[in-house]
Amino acid sequence: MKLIGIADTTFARYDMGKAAIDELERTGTGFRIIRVTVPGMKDLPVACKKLIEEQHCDICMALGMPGPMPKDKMCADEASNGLIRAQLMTNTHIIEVFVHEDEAKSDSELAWLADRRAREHAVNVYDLLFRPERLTQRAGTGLRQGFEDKGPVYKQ
Ligand SMILES: Cc1nc2c(=O)[nH]c(=O)nc-2n(C[C@H](O)[C@H](O)[C@H](O)CO)c1C
Repeated sequence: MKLIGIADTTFARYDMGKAAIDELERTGTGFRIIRVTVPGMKDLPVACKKLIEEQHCDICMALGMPGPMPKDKMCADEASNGLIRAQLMTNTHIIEVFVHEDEAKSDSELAWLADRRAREHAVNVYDLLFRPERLTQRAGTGLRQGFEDKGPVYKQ
């Protein structure tokens, strides 16, 4: 039985943790989920590190929503750096699922984007744990999570 950690925030304007859990449960079995919710994205690195070191999670998702202001963007960079450090310190994947509020043109598009990105990364997490060959089959195909895939390019 594998353990998947889900860390999300109250700052986010959409319940991405719920979407990720729903998608994981639709995708397969053989895992248990441990969810923690923190105030904001800068609290995600230690939340994930604790999920890995204290709760023995095999992989984590860190779901957050940076706001549109310059100080939010700076926080997003700091949170992202923290998540990378936590991965290196624990030798464990933490899949960062950030949806910047200003990626969307309206609240309804933001909800759609947050739901879809959380779900698509949930499948990535499942694949990393249980069927990594599925990722390799898709290498270099320009996949994106949320908005449309970019697709591959070919040399002449
Ligand atoms: C400025 C700011 N912006 C965001 C944001 O855009 N998204 C987010 O999730 N959290 C933000 N926070 C809160 C911090 O991440 C953190 O929760 C607090 O500094 C408490 O540690 C802060 C302080």
